[in-house]
Amino acid sequence: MQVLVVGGLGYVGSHTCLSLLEAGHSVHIVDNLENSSLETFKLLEKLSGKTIPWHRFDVSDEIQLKHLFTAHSFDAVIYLASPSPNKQSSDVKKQTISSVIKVCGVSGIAKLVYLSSAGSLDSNFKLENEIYQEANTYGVKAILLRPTTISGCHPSGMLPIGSPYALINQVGSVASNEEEKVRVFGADYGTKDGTAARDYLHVLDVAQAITTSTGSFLLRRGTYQLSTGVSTTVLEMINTYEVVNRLAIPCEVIERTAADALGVETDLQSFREVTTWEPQRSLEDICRDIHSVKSIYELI
Ligand SMILES: O=c1ccn([C@@H]2O[C@H](COP(=O)(O)OP(=O)(O)O[C@H]3O[C@H](CO)[C@H](O)[C@H](O)[C@H]3O)[C@@H](O)[C@H]2O)c(=O)[nH]1
Repeated sequence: MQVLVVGGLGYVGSHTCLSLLEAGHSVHIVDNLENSSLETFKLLEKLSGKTIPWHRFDVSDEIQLKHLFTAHSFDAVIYLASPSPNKQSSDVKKQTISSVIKVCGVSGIAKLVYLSSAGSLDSNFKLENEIYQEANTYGVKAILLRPTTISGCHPSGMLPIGSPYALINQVGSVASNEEEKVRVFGADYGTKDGTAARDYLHVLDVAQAITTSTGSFLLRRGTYQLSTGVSTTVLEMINTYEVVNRLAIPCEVIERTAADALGVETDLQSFREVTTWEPQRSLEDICRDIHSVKSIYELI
């Protein structure tokens, strides 16, 4: 299939491009470089051994988008240009994705895969519904994937890692002596050790799920939950990192942060139930891969 990846140079986007190319799809990238770098593009070509056409513009620019869709016949568009939930207002996000859906509709592009950054914010759940309805209106089959907490990185250590504030990256920074200790936000949650729990998904498994949903003709339109089903507390994450990488991570429990989202309760259909996709990578893999990146950076 010929696939356009919007936001293809970002954290999830870059890993997704590699996964799509490995699965034999041909890939075009659109990225405005707002949250990514040209260096990532060079690394993608190096890691894949392929020439990847890429276009630098903002997809809210419908004229440029229409030109691109006229010049190439894409079978599917993958939208990965949503920054983290709190970074951009849902109005701006809505406007941008609306432009993409509209142009997909008028250009006859049948499939849109959207990676939600729902977190537990109501505004993001609302956005998912609006995207779904709007795609229906334009006759575009929308598959929305809502992942739990995305972590890890490419084992080559060459692609970008996620938010520097995410727990795994904080742990990695302490391990590589960039920071003194991990501050654990709260130990009064109703979990086994009192620290907050998440279901951590390796970014390569998320990329694989996106590739699966892009190539599957049988998958019905809808919103699906991507998860491993394994809940890990902050202290368990730190301990796993210590064991896997054979080092000690100093930490200190402080107050909960106001911004901390609770684990997401969901009644969405699980992506695992409707496809052959299964997460292949464990928490140990996440800890090992992040540590290898941090070690590479340390050598530079
Ligand atoms: O230094 C830290 C960093 C995080 N935490 C805690 O560790 C848990 C996991 O935090 P992450 O940031 O790794 O994961 P979240 O699920 O809270 O957030 C992640 O998923 C969100 C969407 O669900 C956004 O994408 C966000 O940017 C991304 O980090 C949270 O309870 C957090 O408070 C700490 O205790 N100390």
